[in-house]
Order: sequence, then structure tokens, then C-alpha cells
Amino acid sequence: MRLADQPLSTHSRQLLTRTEIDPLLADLPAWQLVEIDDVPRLTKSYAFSNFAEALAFTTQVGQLAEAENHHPALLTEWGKVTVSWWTHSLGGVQRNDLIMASRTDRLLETAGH
Ligand SMILES: C[C@H](O)[C@H](O)[C@H]1CNC2=NC(N)=NC(=O)C2=N1
Repeated sequence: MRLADQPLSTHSRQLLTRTEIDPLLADLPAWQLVEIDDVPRLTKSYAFSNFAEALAFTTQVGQLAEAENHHPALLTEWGKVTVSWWTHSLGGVQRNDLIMASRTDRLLETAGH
């Protein structure tokens, strides 16, 4: 089953290692595992035609986050949104972050991108 279709887990919240994450990134095109201030995060930049479209996508991702009470870092620029998922309370990436990354991709598929 695709990551996006899986429910977030409220239990079994454990950090994944790079070795565990790497194969799962096959389902997440252009998502990268990056480390900032010693905290691993999943990051991807999306391209848009202008600022308004970038801002609209930012809001959609924000609504997804509020619905699941799991929140990304969002950087909105002209024609570009950078989304980063990780779990603050654990200090790294768990399966839920991969699911949210996949759902972020799916927002644009349904919009016809
Ligand atoms: C109380 C509430 O569950 C926490 O503050 C949530 C909110 N959203 C969150 N989002 C993310 N990405 N990581 C968290 O640890 C987190 N914690």
C-alpha cells in the first residue's frame, strides 16, 4: 500500500535510521533526508508559476498538518515551496513523517499536476 494511504500511527512512534528510510524513499520522488542541527528531516521543494500558487499550496499542506496534528516546516517563496517533515518530540524521522511526505505529493496529483 502506498504510504499516503496509510493511517498515521499514534503508537509505535520510533525513529527510523537512514538505512530504514532509504528504501522507503523509492516511493517518495525528490524527497531527501537532510540533517539540520543534528536533526534528520525529510525535505522537498515544489515549483509553482507564481507566489499566489505557492501560497495556496502552503495553505493546503497546513490544513493537512492541522487535520493530523503533525506539522511541517514550510518555506514559501515566489514560485517555490519547501516542505520539511520530522517529529520534533523524537528529534528525527518516524514512519508518520514519510506518510505525511507522501500525502504532500498527493495534494498536487489531485490538482492535476
Ligand atoms: C501536543 C502535540 O501533539 C504536539 O505538540 C505535536 C504537534 N505537532 C507536531 N508535529 C511534528 N512534526 N512533530 C511533533 O512532535 C509534533 N508535536
